[in-house]
Formats: sequence, C-alpha cells, structure tokens
Amino acid sequence: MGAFLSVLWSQISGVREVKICMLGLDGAGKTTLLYALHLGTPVATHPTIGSNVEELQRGALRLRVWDLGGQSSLRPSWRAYFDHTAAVIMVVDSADPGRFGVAARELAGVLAAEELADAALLVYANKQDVAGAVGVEGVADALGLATLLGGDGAPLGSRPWHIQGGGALTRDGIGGGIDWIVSQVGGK
Ligand SMILES: Nc1nc2c(ncn2[C@@H]2O[C@H](COP(=O)(O)OP(=O)(O)OP(=O)(O)O)[C@@H](O)[C@H]2O)c(=O)[nH]1
Ligand SMILES: [Mg+2]
Repeated sequence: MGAFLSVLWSQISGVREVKICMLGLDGAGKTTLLYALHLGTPVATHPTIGSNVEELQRGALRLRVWDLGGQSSLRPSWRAYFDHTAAVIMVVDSADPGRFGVAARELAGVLAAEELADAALLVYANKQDVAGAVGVEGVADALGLATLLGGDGAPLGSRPWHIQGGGALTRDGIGGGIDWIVSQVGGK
C-alpha cells in the first residue's frame, strides 16, 4: 500500500523518491556526511544507535538517505533497511587502513543481499584531510572493488559503482558523490 501511494504521489507531483542506504564501519563518518549534505555545515556527532534519515532534493528527485549505525553489534540489522534501495553509499575511513579488511568483508556481505542486486554502489573514501590517509586508488584496491565487481564471473557480478574521495568535515567531494548517484538513479 505504501509503495502504491508513493507511485501515485510521484505521478501527481512529478517528484520521485529514491531510497539510499549509507553504511560502513563505526566512526567512518557517515553521520557527519549525512548532515554535511543535509545542512551544509559540520555537526558534532555521537555514535549512531539505530539510524538517522534525511531527505535531499535534487531536481525532481527526492533522495531519502538512511544513515545506519556501524558498530559491529548493529551491522546484522543493516539488512532490515535494504528493501527498495536504489543505491548504497559505503563510507570508509581512509585514515584507518588497519580496518580496511573488515570494511571489505562487510561490503561483500552487504552486496550479496538479493534486495540490493540492482543497487548502484558509491564508495566514499572519507577523511582524505587526515595526514597519511590512503588515497582513493589505495582504498579501492584494499576493498578489492575491481575484483568483487569486475563483471561476469566476479563474486558480486556487475553493477554500477564509483569511488569518490573527500572529507565529510571539510565537505570536499561530497557533491561529486551525490551527483554520481543522481546520474545512476535519475533515469530509473
Ligand atoms: N578529520 C576528519 N574527521 C572526520 C571526517 N568525517 C568524520 N570525521 C570524524 O569522525 C568521527 C566519527 O564520525 P561519525 O560521523 O560520527 O561516524 P559514523 O560513521 O556515523 O559512526 P557510527 O555512527 O558509530 O557508525 C567524528 O569525530 C567526526 O568528526 C573527515 O572527513 N575528516
Ligand atoms: Mg553515525
């Protein structure tokens, strides 16, 4: 019924709502990124217990962005949010290479969910402002993105994906990441 009303509303108003799930390990910067996008200014954050949700308007698209708490005890509940998700934003702390392996495993688990079979993937290599942070290519390699998503025969098949570097605190690169998502989901 909810989905029916949503389709009806989009036909009447011309505005289409798109669901996005933002996830990643605790402390990666998801909540900071959500509010940098929503408010345009840095906010003080606390570890998220559960989720936050905000809407971003981009032309006729209304992006409903869910920010899911990343502590290990919360990760099993991510899947409850996946239905009807058009795009996933995986936020990675580029200054914490010791946890790239865990992030890669969590990402592989997420993308294996059948609800996300058609979802586009944006990896946001956050905290590029921190001295010694690993660059975008290094993060992509560490997560094994090309191998996981390399097309036919790859463990996770093929789907549109993109990696964007930047900083949620400095707001570098945040617009570019969202523009890419809009380019992927805008025509669907
Ligand atoms: N230097 C730097 N610090 C950042 C950046 N983004 C976030 N932080 C800091 O990282 C810490 C964690 O940020 P959060 O946004 O709360 O992290 P989270 O991913 O939402 O964490 P959980 O809610 O526990 O999953 C905070 O102290 C932020 O200020 C960034 O781009 N650069
Ligand atoms: Mg949070």
